[in-house]
Amino acid sequence: MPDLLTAHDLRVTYGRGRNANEVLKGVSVEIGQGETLGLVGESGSGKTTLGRAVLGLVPVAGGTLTFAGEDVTRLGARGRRRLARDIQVVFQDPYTSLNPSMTIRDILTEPLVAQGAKKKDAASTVRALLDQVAMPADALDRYSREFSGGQRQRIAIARALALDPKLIVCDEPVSALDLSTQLKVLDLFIELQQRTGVAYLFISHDLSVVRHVSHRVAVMYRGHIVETGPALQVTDDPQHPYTQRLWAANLVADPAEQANRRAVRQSLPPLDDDALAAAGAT
Ligand SMILES: Nc1ncnc2c1ncn2[C@@H]1O[C@H](COP(=O)(O)OP(=O)(O)OP(=O)(O)O)[C@@H](O)[C@H]1O
Repeated sequence: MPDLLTAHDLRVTYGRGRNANEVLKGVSVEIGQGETLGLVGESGSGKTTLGRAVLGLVPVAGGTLTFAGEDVTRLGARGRRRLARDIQVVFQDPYTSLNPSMTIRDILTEPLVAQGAKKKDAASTVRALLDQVAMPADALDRYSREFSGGQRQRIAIARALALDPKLIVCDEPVSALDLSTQLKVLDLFIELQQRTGVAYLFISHDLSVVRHVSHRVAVMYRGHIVETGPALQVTDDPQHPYTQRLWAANLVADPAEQANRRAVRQSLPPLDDDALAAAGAT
């Protein structure tokens, strides 16, 4: 798959001077066209910050970030508008990400009109978008508060798809949903990718979730990518001590497998700074 997004030695720092906190410490990842890169790691490791950098929402302090062959840290106004169309986002919380005072029709029409479509021309696109995410057409004149979490996330996905993006940053998009709804929404992501060819940067703290949707997985720890590879390889046979810990801590449905992981978790040596440095995560 040809590369759509390439980050090389990417650095992002929050704050300045004595308060400076380097959160991305030289991150390199690639995402191919139509590919899903799962980004996994514990809270505070820098996953959202990488997503925000890809969306152009935080300044990049070093390294390069290329999207569709263009250096996105040096785009002019027209290039930034194109990027705002080509890269979309789906957030974790479907309860706050949809404007409660707008109907679903207005929520889906807004991005189309913002990119120059006439309101009456947008109507058929909006109906098709709702259909794509398996929501009934009578949802159009209702408000987001009238829907369940899973339905709201479907609406948020429809909004992200409105401009036919090349990449969607999915930031913990199923963590607020119950388990059976999670699975349905994950399957919707997969189905939409097969239909549209969109690529995903799929951020989650949950190895089972990224295993389900990703072609490849990158593991982030303290602002570094410590392991990357095919999804099944990284999630079933982790090599880095930090990924081994994530694997052993991951909840799985099968009680025997859960007991196996508990035993592995108890047998793992402490993950001190020396062990991490040896494994390349300083
Ligand atoms: N706007 C900000 N200003 C200052 N520090 C920030 C800001 N956003 C995040 N941070 C810090 O950067 C670090 C990485 O945060 P980030 O949200 O990228 O991690 P994460 O892996 O996505 O975590 P989570 O899963 O909890 O969202 C954290 O220490 C966080 O406190």
